[in-house]
Amino acid sequence: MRALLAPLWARSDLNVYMVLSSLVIHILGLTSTVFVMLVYGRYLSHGVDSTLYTLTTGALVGIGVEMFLRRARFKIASSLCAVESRKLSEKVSHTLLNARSGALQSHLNSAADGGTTTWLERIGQAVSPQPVLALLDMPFALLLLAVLFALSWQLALCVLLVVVVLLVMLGVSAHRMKSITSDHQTNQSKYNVLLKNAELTEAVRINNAQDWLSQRLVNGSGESRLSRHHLQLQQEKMQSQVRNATVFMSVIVISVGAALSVHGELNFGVLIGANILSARLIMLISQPIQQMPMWLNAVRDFGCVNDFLALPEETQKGTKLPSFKGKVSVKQLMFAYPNSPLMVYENLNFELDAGETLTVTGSNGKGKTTLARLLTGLVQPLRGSIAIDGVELRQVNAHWWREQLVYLPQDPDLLPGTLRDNMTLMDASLQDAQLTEVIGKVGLGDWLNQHPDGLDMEIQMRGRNLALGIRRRIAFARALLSQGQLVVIDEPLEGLDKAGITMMQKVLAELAKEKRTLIIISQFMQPLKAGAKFINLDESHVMQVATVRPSPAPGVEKEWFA
Ligand SMILES: Nc1ncnc2c1ncn2[C@@H]1O[C@H](COP(=O)(O)OP(=O)(O)OP(=O)(O)O)[C@@H](O)[C@H]1O
Repeated sequence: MRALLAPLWARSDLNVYMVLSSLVIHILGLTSTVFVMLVYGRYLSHGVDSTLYTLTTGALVGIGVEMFLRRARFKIASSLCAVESRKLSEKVSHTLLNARSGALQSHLNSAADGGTTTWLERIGQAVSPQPVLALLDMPFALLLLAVLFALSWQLALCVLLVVVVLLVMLGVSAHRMKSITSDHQTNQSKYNVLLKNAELTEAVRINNAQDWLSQRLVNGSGESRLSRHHLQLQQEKMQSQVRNATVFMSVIVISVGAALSVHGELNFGVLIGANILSARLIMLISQPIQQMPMWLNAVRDFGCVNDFLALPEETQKGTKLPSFKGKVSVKQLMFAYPNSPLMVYENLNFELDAGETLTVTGSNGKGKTTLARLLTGLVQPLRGSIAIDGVELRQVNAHWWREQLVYLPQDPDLLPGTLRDNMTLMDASLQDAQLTEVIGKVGLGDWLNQHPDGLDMEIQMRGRNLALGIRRRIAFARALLSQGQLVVIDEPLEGLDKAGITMMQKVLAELAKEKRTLIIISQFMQPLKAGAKFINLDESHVMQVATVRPSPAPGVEKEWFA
């Protein structure tokens, strides 16, 4: 809750102003009550017109100043809320960009309720000027109550009674509203997931899944509509409780006040003034309570955001070795994905000297890609160690480590921006000539020349609108630019045509010749060259120890892609 009110105490100078201006606003809010009382007490009893002019002018000035102060206070609250919301978005962006990839992915996958965008949006609705000011105004109801007591303790007691009953009713309704809101959010998220599935246009059509999906969409939208309907009914119920209480209270105040007037215990002007005050008081109290479900959701969303912000970050402060020679050692490596009952490795061991080549093979799901992700530091081992040149990878600066890698993922993504942007992510000083050279090296020279925009071509849809072979070659070219000493290639042949395979073989052979350490991951591939180390992840039944052995036959470098 404190976090939700952060805008109010974000700046000590401004929050003093906010509280003081609120006090003045509520004192000025008494203008209409005082005006009515004075008009009745002075003008109506003596009939002097100038009194009426003076009172009217005074009331208008009071109301005008109140309006001005309200506007100024709203503007300040609005800018304070904007600052807080920007700070929070920046923290979330920082975590999105710097949290450990594995932890981040599993957190986002398990986020039942929409994820960061939805959390921020809902927090943004709660931490906005109107609800924050309504909360700030609430305690001033006590001021109005005190004034009411000063005017007439009998009327004040009546008002207090109605307010207590209203508070109880609104509390019960708000509690019910909370569960209705939560049901609605669940239904809405399920429906959104279904709509996302419907966006898999080709999969839907090719599998004739229209009827299957349409039925679910109808059900999902029905449930979502129904829960929204319940939500609206509950909102209307709370609003009508406030409306009815206001009318009811007015009737009680006027009845009791009239009785008191008849007995000469109350002036008629006071009666009308008290009526105005009590309506104002109900508004002050009911506004924040009606917003309670929104606050409760925002409190829960803040909890989600705080859990998210607590995700471990990649080590940016870790060691940067003066140079990386290329030695990699994996000992007793144990790994399972978070929330997964399956152990990918229990005890994986291998050692590579600088310039050595390791081929990793195994059937689907045996953990080949996972090994690449562990070596690149995208996920962390549960137990055991990965060391580079004798230093534990977990102690190494993540930024620096990525510069030591030439990593081609199995299914690479490109980022939004131009092709040039994508190629110069690691090193902005790279010149176009260097980019075109490496693009030529991966066999995309003609493709680039034929494109009217060349390096300025915009990459859209994470590069998914490009042919897989083209996307992988671009990603390979991008990786080669890092000049890293450790080369990790996940499924080098995937998506490549014959010329592409020849290119891949040639580039890998060159990298091997340059004494880079190579880890080639593939289901089908033979070892890159005779004598290269070789792990078959299928060979160990329980994944206890993956074997490392010399390649099966000499001279296979000529056949590795056959
Ligand atoms: N993000 C993830 N969360 C949970 N489990 C995962 C995740 N990624 C992979 N797995 C599981 O880890 C195991 C190893 O997956 P991995 O992708 O490393 O296998 P692979 O050998 O590369 O498979 P393929 O040959 O199909 O590419 C599989 O059981 C897979 O279901």
